[in-house]
Amino acid sequence: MLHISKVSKMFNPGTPDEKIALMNINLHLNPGDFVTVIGSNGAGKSTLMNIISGVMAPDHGEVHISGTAVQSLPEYRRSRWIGRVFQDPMAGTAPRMTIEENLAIAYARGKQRGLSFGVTKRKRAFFYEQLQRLGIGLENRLHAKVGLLSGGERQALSLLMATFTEPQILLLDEHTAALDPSRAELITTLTENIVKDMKLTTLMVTHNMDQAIRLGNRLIMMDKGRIILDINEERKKTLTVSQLLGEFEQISGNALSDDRVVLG
Ligand SMILES: Nc1ncnc2c1ncn2[C@@H]1O[C@H](COP(=O)(O)OP(=O)(O)OP(=O)(O)O)[C@@H](O)[C@H]1O
Repeated sequence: MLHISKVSKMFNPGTPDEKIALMNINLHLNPGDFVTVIGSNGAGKSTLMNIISGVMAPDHGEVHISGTAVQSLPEYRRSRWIGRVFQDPMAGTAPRMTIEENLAIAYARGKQRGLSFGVTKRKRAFFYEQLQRLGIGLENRLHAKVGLLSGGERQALSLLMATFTEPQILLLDEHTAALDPSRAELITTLTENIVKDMKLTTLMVTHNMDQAIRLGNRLIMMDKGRIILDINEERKKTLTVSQLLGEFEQISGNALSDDRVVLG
């Protein structure tokens, strides 16, 4: 499904600001894998997500999704194959447009031609049904401007929009980090349900250690541009936050330095 081989990325090479963001990353995800990603500040997590989604090119190495190199995918296919939700609730939606208009754009995404943002009766019924699945009443606010929604409501909508096209891979980039604990929990539950229902292959960056252990079937830990630990489902079942932090310290030689870490 997702195959990352020997990916490296350096910023500002040959200057005093030179930063190695990724060093020879290898990672393979099977269909339906839900992998949580944790790591220290500057470990390379966002860079990895940017390279997987094709918005940034690696210096070396390749990323393949379902056997096709991401860099060679035309834009329309990339947007269909890769769903992404960012930390900032403002990032995934158009605030001046209504919920319905935002959904119409997401619905048309990835269609090569015949783009139709118009909302037919049939589409409206479909949007209503999809919003209803979120269970937060957005189906009754189809004509509300998205800019008026709360952060949590916007993230729920972003999640729905990112998964409308049944992407080959779903990238969640700290998508609950900007929310208060109860809204974060709501979005986490929605994420679990959507990923499970649609059997999506998912990579989720999180600073919440408890969430990283609790969700998904695999956990990877990054430090200084490398994957330093890869924990399978079996081990994850009995893992505690303090064991996880202990492992990090043992392997990297330092305590996890993450200024946004949430222990659980
Ligand atoms: N556009 C850029 N230009 C220069 N350096 C960059 C750029 N983007 C990232 N870096 C550097 O690359 C390294 C990896 O950054 P990245 O944002 O991928 O880490 P991260 O694991 O997402 O960190 P955090 O958890 O702190 O957000 C860091 O040293 C960072 O300063």
